[in-house]
Amino acid sequence: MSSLFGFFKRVYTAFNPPAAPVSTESTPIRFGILGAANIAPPALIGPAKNHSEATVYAVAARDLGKAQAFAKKYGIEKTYGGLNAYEELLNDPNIDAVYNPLPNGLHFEWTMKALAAGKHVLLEKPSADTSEETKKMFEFAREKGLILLEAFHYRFHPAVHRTKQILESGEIGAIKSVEVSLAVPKGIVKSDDIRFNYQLGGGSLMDMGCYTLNCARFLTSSEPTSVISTSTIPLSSDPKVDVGTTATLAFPSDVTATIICNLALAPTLGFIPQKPKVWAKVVGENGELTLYQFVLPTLYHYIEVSTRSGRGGKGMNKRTEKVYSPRDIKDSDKEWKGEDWWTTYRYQLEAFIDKLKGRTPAAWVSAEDSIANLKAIEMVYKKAGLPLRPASEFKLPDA
Ligand SMILES: NC(=O)C1=CN([C@@H]2O[C@H](COP(=O)(O)OP(=O)(O)OC[C@H]3O[C@@H](n4cnc5c(N)ncnc54)[C@H](OP(=O)(O)O)[C@@H]3O)[C@@H](O)[C@H]2O)C=CC1
Ligand SMILES: O=C1OC[C@@H](O)[C@H](O)[C@H]1O
Repeated sequence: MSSLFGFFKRVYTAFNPPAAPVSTESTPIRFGILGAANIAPPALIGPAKNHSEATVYAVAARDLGKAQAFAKKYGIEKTYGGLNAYEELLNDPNIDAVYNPLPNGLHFEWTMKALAAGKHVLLEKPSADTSEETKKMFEFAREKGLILLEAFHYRFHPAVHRTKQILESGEIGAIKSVEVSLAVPKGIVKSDDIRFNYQLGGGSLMDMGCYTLNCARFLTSSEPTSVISTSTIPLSSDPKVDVGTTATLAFPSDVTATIICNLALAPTLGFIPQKPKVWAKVVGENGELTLYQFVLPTLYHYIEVSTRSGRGGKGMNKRTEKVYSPRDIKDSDKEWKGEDWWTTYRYQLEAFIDKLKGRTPAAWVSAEDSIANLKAIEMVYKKAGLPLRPASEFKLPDA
């Protein structure tokens, strides 16, 4: 009963975080949002309300009415609307950092423009349509002395860190294989969604697959050397778009990783909706680990560890851990801030602000990591015989 109450309290508070008083000691970072995107409220607006050094100051949308309605709903002071709205937001001197939740195919252009305007950027995943664009963005950010972060929010949650800590402890032995799945039933992603639009950088590998590859690379601490096999489900109206992709990749030391992503799992027997499939499983020489629900661990997750025991290793020891706050991590060498109701996005914002303020964040996703993830996506698309998502035609005026 108490754990059921704990669940409801945690989930309720995650979606309704207490407002933090604005800091009087450290000037808050003022964000501007490019596009009234669906992901902006959970990924930035809610978390910022709970961060004393973050304020969402402005939103720009292609339609002024949409920008105004969004601003009113979320208590945002400044709106920009119309054809030049995004440019106008970038030229606003009151803005320190830009959140870019535009469709993938527009990430490169608007991140480059934001950096050119001297803004730090919190950039939605995947960074861009290609690894080359990703490299250019991070090089430009470095040149300008600005912070650019690909929003792989799950990487900031303590459950993910505990998972990595267990793997690094050697408890399950050397990693032999990994399976990472992120798949949702048909009907959740609507047919006109940006995820099904090739020109905008759509496809399941870009959308959910980018997490699965990121997670496989993170857990193995290595990069894929080749793609062994792929199988894709094409979108009937545009076969360049993968509704689902499964791929097995080779990693150094004979490690393999299978990734499964799907934007529309077909109903069983044609009418029974499938459950979402969200997990990371690791098989080691001495046991196995499953991190169930690695993308939104605040709602619910568990880490199940099974290790061989007894004579000849025939028995199995099994235990389960739940790590909702950094305090649940035993022997942590870091000082982490966080509460059990902090979402992955709240942890991510903490890290982003820490970085902007010159503090050391508890976790980070490096430029090299983001570039390597796009390279892995490209390797899978190439092996599957699908074209890479179209590179942007945008060039900085003096580039
Ligand atoms: N971190 C996470 O958990 C998640 C990340 N994402 C990522 O965030 C990004 C946005 O996803 P999501 O919020 O679901 O998408 P939405 O479709 O809700 O938002 C995309 C925004 O892009 C703007 N836009 C500009 N040009 C176009 C165009 N040609 N066609 C369509 N939209 C356009 C629209 O802004 P305007 O208001 O100006 O019309 C729209 O609000 C993607 O990169 C996605 O991968 C998505 C969901 C979860
Ligand atoms: O980033 C994301 O996270 C969760 C998924 O359901 C969604 O499609 C994706 O864009």
